[in-house]
Amino acid sequence: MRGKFISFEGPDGAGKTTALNTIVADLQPVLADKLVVTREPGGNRISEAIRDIILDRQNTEMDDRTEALLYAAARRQHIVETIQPALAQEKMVLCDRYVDSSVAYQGAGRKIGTQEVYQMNLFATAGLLPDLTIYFDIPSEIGLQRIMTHRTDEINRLDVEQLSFHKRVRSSYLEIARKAPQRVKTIDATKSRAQVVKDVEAIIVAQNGEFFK
Ligand SMILES: Nc1ncnc2c1ncn2[C@@H]1O[C@H](COP(=O)(O)OP(=O)(O)OP(=O)(O)O)[C@@H](O)[C@H]1O
Ligand SMILES: Cc1cn([C@H]2C[C@H](O)[C@@H](COP(=O)(O)O)O2)c(=O)[nH]c1=O
Repeated sequence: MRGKFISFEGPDGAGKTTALNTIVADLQPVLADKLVVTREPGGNRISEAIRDIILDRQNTEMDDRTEALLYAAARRQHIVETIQPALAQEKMVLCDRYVDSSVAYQGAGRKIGTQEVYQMNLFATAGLLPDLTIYFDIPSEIGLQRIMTHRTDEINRLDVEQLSFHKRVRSSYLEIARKAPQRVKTIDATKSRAQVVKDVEAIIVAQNGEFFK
């Protein structure tokens, strides 16, 4: 048996990281070293270095396909160093963003094409998809408002894209969720922080009974 791979997805400011922090605090006492928490782009030295390049607001000259390739390169290293070893040890991996982010942001947001970006990522992932994806759905205006109001110190190169970019990202996520209802579970991320955590934990526990015996 392999472990469980769970990704958290959503537009900027949807509240994934906030919810994930509480969920980890809740699950850690139960799962202990069976729980692995990580993020994309990042999760290891090489991928974090790529993250710094991609998200640096000074890198305004970066080509859209270069950006897509860098995300995929960071992903490959993350899979090899973190995700695959954890799954082989039958752990539960909670990952803040994965390949759906590339399809939504580079495929739809940058208009490279969702199929092209997905196909390009097949090389990076060798077909590894999450067992479960929690999609945090939120209107783009609300997500961006949250970021601008609370997180001015961490605003990155993608956060500052136009509203139309973020709307394409959200539409693409909704399309992904519509096409893969078995894998992708949508939660209403406009609810309170406590309710969002409750909704996400209910899905994780319902689908992973073997971890909570
Ligand atoms: N349910 C919520 N209601 C209101 N504000 C929230 C909620 N969840 C998170 N926030 C606030 O919104 C901001 C963005 O949250 P967070 O960083 O968790 O989003 P995110 O989905 O991880 O965004 P990004 O992908 O851009 O990093 C934070 O300031 C956070 O405190
Ligand atoms: C994995 C991945 C991410 N992005 C974007 C989405 C966000 O704007 C940033 C990451 O920042 P976060 O605070 O960690 O959410 O990168 C992307 O465009 N494509 C991807 O594949």
